[in-house]
Amino acid sequence: MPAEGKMKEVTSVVNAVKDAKIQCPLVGSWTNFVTINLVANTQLAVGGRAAMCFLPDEAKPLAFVSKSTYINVGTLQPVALQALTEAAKAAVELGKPWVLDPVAAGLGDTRTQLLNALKQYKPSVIRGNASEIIALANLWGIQTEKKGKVEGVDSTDTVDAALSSALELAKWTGGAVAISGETDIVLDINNTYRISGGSAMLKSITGAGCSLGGVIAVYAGVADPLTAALTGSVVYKYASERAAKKGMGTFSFQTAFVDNLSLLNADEVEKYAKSHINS
Ligand SMILES: Nc1ncnc2c1ncn2[C@@H]1O[C@H](COP(=O)(O)OP(=O)(O)O)[C@@H](O)[C@H]1O
Ligand SMILES: Cc1ncsc1CCOP(=O)(O)O
Ligand SMILES: [Mg+2]
Repeated sequence: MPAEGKMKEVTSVVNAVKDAKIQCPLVGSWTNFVTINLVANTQLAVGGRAAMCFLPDEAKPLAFVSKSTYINVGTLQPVALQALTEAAKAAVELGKPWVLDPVAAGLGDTRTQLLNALKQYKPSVIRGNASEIIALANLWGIQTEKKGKVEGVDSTDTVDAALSSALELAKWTGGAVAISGETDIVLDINNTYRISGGSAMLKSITGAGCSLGGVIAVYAGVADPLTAALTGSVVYKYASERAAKKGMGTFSFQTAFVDNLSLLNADEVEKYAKSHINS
């Protein structure tokens, strides 16, 4: 896509980056206890406000005060089936966007039962690694070809192998789907974008994917689902690339990465988006 052909998308991304900092949307998050702190801190870094909950009775009131909801199924506790289902239901009933990260989709009966219960609520954005996107499409029965293998929380598939699954998921939800990897793919039923760049050091910290979902939920509080997913992808590539330095250790990288997310400069994001969003 020539530079002028993607100006609309670049402008939408830059506006979302600015609007999150101006509007500071509250995002209610239901996420795992491995990466919960990184999720909250990255949400704050890009301008959002974070609130993490666990209990079923908090689902409705949290959705009510939030601009969007983030649901991540990483570490499920006994109350998760009820709590996360009610959180998705509340978001939909209130007409607010919600983002799903189907971590380790396919692992165990509880996770499968929960993800199946969430299907009817059609997430505004689904964000997962390639194997999770494939596994979710299989689990939801919207893709007949059985393929893909999630190893714990890790992907064993290429982003391109998940493209058709992502498209089927987008047809079901009517929303956006983001497949993360060396090059991300962000799509809805009408548009497909590839976002290049970033740093492979994101693979060396836990929660890069989880926090990307949480940040997409911040942008979903100020922009449409496709723009939100695209903006999350671009700022993760941009901030991780700036953070990584030869020879640096993984925890210093995590700190530098969150710092760079908090210091996003709209002009620089614009320049980066122009050269890293491809169709
Ligand atoms: N090899 C890579 N090079 C650059 N960025 C990467 C690479 N692998 C993953 N990423 C980035 O890391 C973040 C998390 O993606 P991923 O590792 O696929 O998710 P998960 O942690 O859920 O498995 C995304 O922003 C993605 O673009
Ligand atoms: C290690 C781990 N185990 C259960 S959830 C989780 C975090 C996964 O985070 P991410 O998918 O962002 O790497
Ligand atoms: Mg993940």
